[in-house]
Amino acid sequence: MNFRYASLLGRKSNCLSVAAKTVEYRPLSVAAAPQAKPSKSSFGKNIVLVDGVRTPFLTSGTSYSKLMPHELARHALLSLLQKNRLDKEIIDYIVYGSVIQEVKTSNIAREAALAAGFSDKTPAHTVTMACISSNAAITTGMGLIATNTYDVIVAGGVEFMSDVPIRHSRKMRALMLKANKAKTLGQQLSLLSTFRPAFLAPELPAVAEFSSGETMGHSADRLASAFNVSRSEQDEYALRSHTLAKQAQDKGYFTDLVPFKVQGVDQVVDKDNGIRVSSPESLAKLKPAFVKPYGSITAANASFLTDGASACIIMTEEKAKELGLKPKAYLRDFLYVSQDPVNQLLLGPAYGIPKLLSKTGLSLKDIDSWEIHEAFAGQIIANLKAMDSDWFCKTYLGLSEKVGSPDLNKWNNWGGSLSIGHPFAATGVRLCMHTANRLIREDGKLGVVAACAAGGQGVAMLIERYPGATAD
Ligand SMILES: CC(=O)SCCNC(=O)CCNC(=O)[C@H](O)C(C)(C)COP(=O)(O)OP(=O)(O)OC[C@H]1O[C@@H](n2cnc3c(N)ncnc32)[C@H](O)[C@@H]1OP(=O)(O)O
Repeated sequence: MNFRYASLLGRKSNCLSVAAKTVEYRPLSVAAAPQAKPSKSSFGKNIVLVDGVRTPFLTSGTSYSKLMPHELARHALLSLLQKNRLDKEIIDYIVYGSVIQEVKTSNIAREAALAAGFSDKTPAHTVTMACISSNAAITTGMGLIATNTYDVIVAGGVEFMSDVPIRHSRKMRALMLKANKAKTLGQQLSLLSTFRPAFLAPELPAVAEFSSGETMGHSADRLASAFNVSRSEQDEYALRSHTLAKQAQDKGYFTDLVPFKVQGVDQVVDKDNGIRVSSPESLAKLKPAFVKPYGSITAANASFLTDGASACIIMTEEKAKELGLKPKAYLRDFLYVSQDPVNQLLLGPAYGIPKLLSKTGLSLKDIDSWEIHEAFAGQIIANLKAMDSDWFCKTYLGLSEKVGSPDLNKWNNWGGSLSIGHPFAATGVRLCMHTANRLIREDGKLGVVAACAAGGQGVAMLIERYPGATAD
């Protein structure tokens, strides 16, 4: 199948102009032998990604819905040890991400590690950085290794959208706290008289920006509109994502996925369940999900609410050799970016990728594998247009000219968050593992992971295939 990717055709946006370009897409093609410049570590020592795993990513409200988040995380952590036949005693430290926290397990890193049977002598802490939380877990681990604090780190993340905390209203909470302290019947009755039925309206959580109150979907719709990304371009990109994910799933490329026998569910969960290849006609019929009635973001060209967990193990190359382990990749470099969370909320890749390339002395053509988080199809296309715009790159990145457009034949070749799913804090490890495994299968050398996150933040990471690595 050939995809003719039209999003970079020379349409004039109201805020930027984009060069005319049509890119032929050859799914799952094997790249030519890598010619990229050799890379080196910025950390004074080589840090390797030995392996990583994830639970199948499931649409929220499906087979995981009766679990608690630490149980999902437990499965990822335990499977990581089992798959790699690792002795739990070798793990020095655990860093784990979570965005929407279960209040009972606020340090979910520790609770999941204890539940998974890690040594109780292994410290663990939880990080949160919205959709890049497990990237933050990995890079926190890299920092601990680089500073010689520890040698062996487990990093990962979990998100559980099937059961999010729904709170009483502030007024109801205040009343309940006061009632808890009331000592006499008189005090209790006096408090009761202040109760109003309106207090019972719950506070429902939203996938929204705290500082502006705007949902991610609404912001993505504005971003798509600012970059003149049409509805059909978004649907075409979404279809590409689902088609490629289905192909990769059918070919057994998702070797990071560890099947899960969920208690109370008859069948073993062994596949991501959000991958759905539709026709362009059925996609075109869907109504806008956020900006109604004229928005362009729908349920099919947005990432969906997902349950899932991931975990990976990183260490010094020296330690991996000592333990006789076969790493997948070197973790070469990373950086974070942040900008205005109102108008530039989801442009993390457009800011992070050029900065990473400049920091590492690489150019777009040196990269054999791009794994970029797909929050929304419109957001991805806006990021591509931004990087291919002289105006954007001069105005916002301070460059003398545009960065250009990455080779889309090397872009998210196994689908992405739109199709595989996006359990917020688990996605970063999935991106790193797909990069590492794609570099192996596609015979590449260097891969870039990039993602946007709530708060207007973003990450970019450089990964290099480890010599002799296998994609199992
Ligand atoms: C940096 C960041 O990553 S920010 C975080 C980004 N992610 C988000 O913010 C999450 C955004 N997503 C969401 O909030 C939700 O998934 C929504 C609001 C878009 C959609 O939620 P829902 O309405 O519950 O979706 P639902 O699964 O019911 O789908 C709605 C309709 O679209 C249809 N649909 C969904 N996906 C597809 C598809 N791939 N192909 C065809 N039809 C589809 C469904 O069948 C359904 O049709 P129906 O109404 O006829 O039954």
